[in-house]
Amino acid sequence: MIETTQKPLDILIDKAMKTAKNQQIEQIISLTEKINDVDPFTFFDQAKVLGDNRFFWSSATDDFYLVGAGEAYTLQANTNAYYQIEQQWKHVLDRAFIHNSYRQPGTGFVAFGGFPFDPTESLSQVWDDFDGSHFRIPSYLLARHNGEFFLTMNIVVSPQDKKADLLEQIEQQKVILLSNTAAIQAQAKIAFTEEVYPMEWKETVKKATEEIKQGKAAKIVLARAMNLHFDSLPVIQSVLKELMRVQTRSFIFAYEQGDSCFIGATPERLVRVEQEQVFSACLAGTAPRGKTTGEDQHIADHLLHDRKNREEHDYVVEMIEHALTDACESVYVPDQPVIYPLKNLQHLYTPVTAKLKKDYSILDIVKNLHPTPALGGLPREASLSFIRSFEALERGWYGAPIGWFDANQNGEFGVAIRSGLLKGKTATLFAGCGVVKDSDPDAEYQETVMKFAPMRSALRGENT
Ligand SMILES: C=C(O[C@H]1C=CC=C(C(=O)O)[C@@H]1O)C(=O)O
Ligand SMILES: [Mg+2]
Repeated sequence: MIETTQKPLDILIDKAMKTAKNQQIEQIISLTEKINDVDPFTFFDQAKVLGDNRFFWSSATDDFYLVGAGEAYTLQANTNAYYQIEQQWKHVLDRAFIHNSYRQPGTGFVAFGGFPFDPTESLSQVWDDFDGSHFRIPSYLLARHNGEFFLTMNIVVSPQDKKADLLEQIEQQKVILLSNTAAIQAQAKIAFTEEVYPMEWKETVKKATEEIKQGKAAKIVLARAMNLHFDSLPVIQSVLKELMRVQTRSFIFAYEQGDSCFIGATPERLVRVEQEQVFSACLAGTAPRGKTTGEDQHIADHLLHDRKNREEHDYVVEMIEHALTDACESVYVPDQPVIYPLKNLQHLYTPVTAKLKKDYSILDIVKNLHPTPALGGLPREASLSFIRSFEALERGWYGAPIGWFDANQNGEFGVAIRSGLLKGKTATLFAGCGVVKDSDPDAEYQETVMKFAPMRSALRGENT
């Protein structure tokens, strides 16, 4: 056995430098280390030194989160996005010099990002920093998995680089990111709140019910927006911390692009893949929580049997079961939904399991599932056409897949609802409702009020 005292980082840099010089082209190295406990919110805050390109993700079901700092490599597409992103990923994965001795899903070489709700939507207003589909392989990735912490360094090595400089730069950046000390920053205050066209939105809901009664569609999901204006810039890590504390059964996410940050706490999993195991979920149908256990139970029982909510839900189940069959086998869907309780509302929920077919990937599933009738409607084209014609907002990344995938066929995507776009001193929040033939515009409006609440409270620093 040849003993070597060279550290993995030195070995990777040496190899990458040699190739970079030979081929006169940049190379990328990726090294994962197990590290001591790190506060994710401090890491997120410190990550500012590497640019306005941070991200955050925490699982709704596991002790797992990701925090990204800096950008080593970007996957980007405007058209044919699922295919393009997959191709770009394969390309960088084939060429990267990777050292990761830990097999935990989500550690190591990971891309995080999202797709727009509707790639044909032209974005001119709030979403101008979020044009198209975008995934980021961060310069540094903090992953926490079942109480263990991992740091992955993804470093670009160019033909001109000097090893000593690279090592010094990495050392300095690691010290900052892992410092575990952060200045306490006061949270911004909401100066005023502005609902965007609430009356017109109710009219659109009414119009949708009429089209549904005429048989043009079975279900159409309609969203509306609310703008919050702050007295100073909101402190993103404090909002994340608040969401993590209160929305314990949701995926917490943030994706920063320049001055804008898309942030939210969604209870809706689109799909999770662990090797060949696939998990999806149908989440549609909503009611408030009760003030007492008795009232809560009563509302839950009513929700489980309510015709209108069951109709909203059953369309989603039907579609997801069908859409999974392309990339999966052994699709299992329980007969009846159960209740998925959140802090201030409860949903009808049907979990779905399946097995990934050989040669398929998580992006194949995402492509087939999005948008489910929980966000688009049924039939897909008829509902999207109504949304495009009559919904008075730009959805951007709202209601679209957001998540990650790694180099070992693991990944997870949520549906980016209960979310908002922070831009300077303004936040634009989004909330939508599944409209079916028996929808009442006032009741749907009240449902959106409940759906805005988690983000409004977190932005106010309140426990609701
Ligand atoms: C469109 C949203 O929620 C969807 C997910 C769960 C329940 C829904 C509902 O009951 O209408 C919606 O389909 C949103 O929160 O913006
Ligand atoms: Mg609903």
